[in-house]
Amino acid sequence: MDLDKLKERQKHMRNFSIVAHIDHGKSTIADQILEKTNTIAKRDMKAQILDDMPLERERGITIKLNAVELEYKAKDGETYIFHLIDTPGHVDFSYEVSRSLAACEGALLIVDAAQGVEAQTLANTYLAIDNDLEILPVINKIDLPSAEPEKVKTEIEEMIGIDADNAVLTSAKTGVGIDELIERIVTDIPAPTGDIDAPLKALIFDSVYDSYRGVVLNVRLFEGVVKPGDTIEIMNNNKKFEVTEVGVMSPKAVTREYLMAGDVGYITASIKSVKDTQVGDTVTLADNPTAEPLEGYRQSTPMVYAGMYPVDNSKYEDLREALEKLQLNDAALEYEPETSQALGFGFRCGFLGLLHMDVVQERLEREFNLELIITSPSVDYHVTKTDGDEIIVDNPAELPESSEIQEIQEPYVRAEIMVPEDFVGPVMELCQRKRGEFVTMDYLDKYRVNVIYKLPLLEIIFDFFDDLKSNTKGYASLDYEVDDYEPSELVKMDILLNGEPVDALSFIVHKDFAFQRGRDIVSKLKEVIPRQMFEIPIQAAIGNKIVARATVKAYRKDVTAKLYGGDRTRRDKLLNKQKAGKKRMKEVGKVSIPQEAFMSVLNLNRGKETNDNK
Ligand SMILES: Nc1nc2c(ncn2[C@@H]2O[C@H](COP(=O)(O)OP(=O)(O)OP(=O)(O)O)[C@@H](O)[C@H]2O)c(=O)[nH]1
Repeated sequence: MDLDKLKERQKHMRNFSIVAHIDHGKSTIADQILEKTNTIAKRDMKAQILDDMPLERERGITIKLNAVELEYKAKDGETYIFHLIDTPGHVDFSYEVSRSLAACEGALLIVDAAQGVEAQTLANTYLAIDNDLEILPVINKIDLPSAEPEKVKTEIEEMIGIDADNAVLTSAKTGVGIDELIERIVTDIPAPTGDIDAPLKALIFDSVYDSYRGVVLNVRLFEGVVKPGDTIEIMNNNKKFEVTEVGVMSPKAVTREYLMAGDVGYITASIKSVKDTQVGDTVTLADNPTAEPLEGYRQSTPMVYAGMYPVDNSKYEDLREALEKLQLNDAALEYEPETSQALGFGFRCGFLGLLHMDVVQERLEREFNLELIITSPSVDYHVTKTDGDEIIVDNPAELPESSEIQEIQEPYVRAEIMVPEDFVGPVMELCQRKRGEFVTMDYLDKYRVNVIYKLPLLEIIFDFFDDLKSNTKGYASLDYEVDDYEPSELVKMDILLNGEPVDALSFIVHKDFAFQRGRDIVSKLKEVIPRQMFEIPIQAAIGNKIVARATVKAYRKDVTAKLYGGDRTRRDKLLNKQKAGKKRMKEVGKVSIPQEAFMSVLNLNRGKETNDNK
């Protein structure tokens, strides 16, 4: 290989990512950049690629379009190679965002000209700053009548602390400013500089499982070169694989003879599971390794746990197979077998957060055609027993008797809530109510405040986000990360149906909230458990003490009886709702319990119902 030529090529590379708050125009801007350079729109890509594809084999790497290579002929007459790297958008995945950003030299910071800077903008921008990226501020949607670009510039300067004088003003809708934006990528974002001659040092910033090729690694090379036939080594686990293919997405997979320092592309090497090659790992060459791995590798660890059970017990093996397959593709998903007296055989699964849990559930149901009951999510507790044993409990049913517990510690998060000044009061009240400890509060500008609280993760995974939205007319935004574990006065609440405890309905709650929550859950269960031929007493108990009770009366009422008149749609809706509810019933003893019942701890407005109401 001609080193000078490679060096020349490297000088013409620009690796960047786009950070933005949801809806500020990230996808539309990316579309525009793709159109102007590659003359292909991202939204057309999927269709086009799938059309071109004789086999499903390419699916894995085309559906997740994480890094695209583009060529752009700039005003200086030179041709530049852009790598546009996509970042996942949700707070559950902030480590992945950080790794994607680490693959770049620069980031476009898109801010809506009418909305201004919001919490997620800040969180991701800080990640970009942490990764030493050059940040190019872009104020988008300047076509809107309510656009106030000058005000937004000031906000960017005051809230983020970067110079926004030269911010690019765009309208991704009309195309205004996009040409300038692309030129500014060339002039403002630095080229990568890694040593091409050094041993291979590459960052895995994403990986996707593909049933034909095995794991496809999305990598950014910092030093060296990699080509098919090389034996690569994953530095954090010393596993070795022979490279079968390297290439870039442009936007289809295009194979290359090699990838070099500065490149962003993919490697395949017959790797069987994404667990072997987690995001953040460093790849090097087995026979000529780099001295040190790249910094900051972190195993992705679940924060939220729940039981997953097949509605039909005979589907247990199917569920195991599905989880196995899903895990090949999802390094953060953990599972192990568990049994419940009420639900039979299932799995305890660990997730990054509730969104991740929803994604996994949806994939299991859609892609593997399973019907599942999911028990209410729990966090993991560090329990010290009176005999000195320390155990980790992520299933409320497994919490030891209170007489055996010396101390329970629960995870706390540091939550940043950004709100307009008028809502600071309600936000603080809410946090206080959720056992929050006030940390600090900063005025970001004249009207916006960043309120920081330390809150138990347990309270956040319940209804916090919904409450926050409704207490602030939707204005607040939330970002959080786990901080540490602290001792807490927690108790286990058992739920008895028909006098029998149902282990899958147990939950852990702070003692100050126990009575209220016991009452809430009992009345919620009374609503969701259908009437049957006999009365069903529902009780909430802490140890031997019953704290709340209710009774589901006998008989099944005709749900449509109370609907007068001929409103068909309403009647059909109700019947469908009842049908859908029926699908997810689990017989426990003599009682049929619907899926909703297991989620009632998640309080009363989360989940499918809220989606329906949208
Ligand atoms: N008026 C106007 N609307 C825009 C502009 N750019 C994007 N939009 C619209 O804003 C909405 C959100 O744009 P997206 O590009 O999907 O935003 P995003 O940040 O990618 O959003 P997520 O994918 O949800 O994170 C869409 O309805 C766009 O059509 C713009 O410059 N002007």
